[in-house]
Amino acid sequence: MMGKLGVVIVAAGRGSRMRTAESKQYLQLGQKPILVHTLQLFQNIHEVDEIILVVGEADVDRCRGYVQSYALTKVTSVQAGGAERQDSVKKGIDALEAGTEWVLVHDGVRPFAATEHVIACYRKAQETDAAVLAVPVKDTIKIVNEAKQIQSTPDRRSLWAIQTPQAFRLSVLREAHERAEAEAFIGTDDSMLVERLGITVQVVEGDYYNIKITTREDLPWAAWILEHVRGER
Ligand SMILES: Nc1ccn([C@@H]2O[C@H](COP(=O)(O)OP(=O)(O)OP(=O)(O)O)[C@@H](O)[C@H]2O)c(=O)n1
Ligand SMILES: C[C@](O)(CO)[C@H](O)COP(=O)(O)O
Repeated sequence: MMGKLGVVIVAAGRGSRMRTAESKQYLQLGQKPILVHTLQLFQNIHEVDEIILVVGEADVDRCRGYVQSYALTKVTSVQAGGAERQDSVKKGIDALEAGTEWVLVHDGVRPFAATEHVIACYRKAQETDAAVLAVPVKDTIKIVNEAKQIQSTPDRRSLWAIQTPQAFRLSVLREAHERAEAEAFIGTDDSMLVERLGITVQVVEGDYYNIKITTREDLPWAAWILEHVRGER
């Protein structure tokens, strides 16, 4: 029998770049908080067996309330997160049930991942142990020093903007986090930690609607995606 698929949704950040009193994952998008849209996306994916939700310590009760009121039956645990995103992911993977073989790590503030892309990422990880959703960058990207002088221009054909979900064999992700902790390495995504093990991470092409709601100008764009794109997925 195929091992179980767990999803870790990290939502323990403070959303400082959004500059709102309420952390961005709790802002209303249409009829529901952003985080609830994200949870419902994974709740509705047949392949998902279990969801671990990681939130700020002060928000655990509120989120347990969401689990009840939105009937998020796949959420088996609501955990308090850590200081860095990486710490929050670690707490999430530590809470996965025994028998879990695969894990998807996803940002609570990315409510628009397309189900077909989530599944494609999971299937690719089942072949390769590690896969992430991504899109080719559209801009020209420069390496710039602290004096704001351009140092070099990487070939755009090799540049991809990395998204979540990021899918891994759970044992690989656990080893990657243990190694990073032992070496006091902090990365901005989980793929970086797995790459440091010398394991090749496969990119799966997603789409540009899978935004990470980060700054204020993302909010009207998110409302537009909700109205015009989300329903078609
Ligand atoms: N200690 C942290 C930091 C971030 N996250 C989560 O990781 C995701 C991506 O992080 P980001 O967009 O940077 O969120 P924030 O850290 O909240 O934003 P900012 O950096 O602007 O403060 C978010 O769902 C966020 O809640 C987390 O679970 N634990
Ligand atoms: C994981 C991530 O969403 C991939 O793009 C991103 O690295 C998170 O970075 P943040 O600084 O926590 O927003």
